[in-house]
Amino acid sequence: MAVLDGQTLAKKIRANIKDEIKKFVDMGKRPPGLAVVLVGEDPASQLYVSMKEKACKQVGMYSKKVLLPQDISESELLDNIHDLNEDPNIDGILVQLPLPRGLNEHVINENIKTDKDVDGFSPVNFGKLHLGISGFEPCTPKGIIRLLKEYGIKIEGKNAVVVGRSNIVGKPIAALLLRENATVTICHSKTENLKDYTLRADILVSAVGKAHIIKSDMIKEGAVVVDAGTTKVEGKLYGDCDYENMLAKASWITPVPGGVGPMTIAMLLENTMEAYKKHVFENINSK
Ligand SMILES: NC(=O)C1=CN([C@@H]2O[C@H](COP(=O)(O)OP(=O)(O)OC[C@H]3O[C@@H](n4cnc5c(N)ncnc54)[C@H](OP(=O)(O)O)[C@@H]3O)[C@@H](O)[C@H]2O)C=CC1
Ligand SMILES: Nc1nc(=O)c2c([nH]1)NC[C@@H]1CN(c3ccc(C(=O)N[C@@H](CCC(=O)O)C(=O)O)cc3)C=[N+]21
Repeated sequence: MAVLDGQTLAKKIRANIKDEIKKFVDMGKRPPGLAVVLVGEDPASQLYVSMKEKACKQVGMYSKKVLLPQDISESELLDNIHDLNEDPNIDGILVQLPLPRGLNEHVINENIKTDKDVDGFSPVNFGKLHLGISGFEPCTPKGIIRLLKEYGIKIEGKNAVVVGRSNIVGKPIAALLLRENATVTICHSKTENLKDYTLRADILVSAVGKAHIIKSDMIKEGAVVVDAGTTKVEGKLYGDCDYENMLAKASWITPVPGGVGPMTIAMLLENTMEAYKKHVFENINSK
């Protein structure tokens, strides 16, 4: 077995972005800007948002945190999004999910300008992903593919099994694995006999959010295991996969923490850089 070290790769990517930003700022350009919108006071979301803010600062990006009350109306939230759409110092907008009950994330994502949608959740970018047209790719799936490629893991022709079908991870990672010519199966809570599927996986991607739901007897000898799940139980962070007991069986495996999570944040910075370059050098500002 060997570890897919997302922490180290993410550090390398962040260092490159930092150098690039310094070059642009030395040329007299403004720094790239990311706005992170947090509605309500969910502690897990607060932690993620502060991690994103810290990552921005560390590479020299401008980061704008927009904190809004739990009981905000949809139209007030949309007013905030529209202001950010028009803000010339903002290249990327991320609305932290999940949103409080009563707010429809689809309506919100629809209103983020396509060229600032660094999460890749707006209908245009999500559609482009499935059509095979270049656009912003969701950060977690993009990070997973980058990590597999960094370690020279072949995707083409492999049986890839994705557990979870959310719009954040499951669906878009399935689309990206398909684009890389894997044979893709998507499992979810209504899948019967999950183990029958996971046992066939050459590449297993799990994004469920239930601690150690995937046990070592559910994977094939030599499988590549990518664990996107993060669940906190009494302050300790668990992945979906029983990492310790899988180590001997998997050929490659991502740890939690230190695997997929840091790659997500690195890809968020990378997507923001991409947006910035379009805004500053190509003057592209779509609706
Ligand atoms: N590391 C990172 O960067 C990121 C980590 N995450 C983590 O990934 C996990 C999943 O997040 P997210 O995709 O947003 O979560 P969701 O809750 O939106 O989706 C969970 C998925 O798991 C499926 N599921 C639930 N129970 C089972 C089961 N017993 N067997 C098989 N499938 C099941 C659900 O099926 P159904 O559709 O039928 O309900 C659903 O599709 C969380 O732990 C989250 O914290 C998320 C984003 C980024
Ligand atoms: N609009 C939106 N975009 C997101 O990308 C998004 C979101 N909403 N909502 C929630 C999920 C979750 N998510 C994580 C990002 C980083 C880590 C991460 O870096 N985790 C560390 C551990 C952190 C800890 O100690 O808790 C690690 O795995 O090493 C985890 C989870 C992004 N998400």
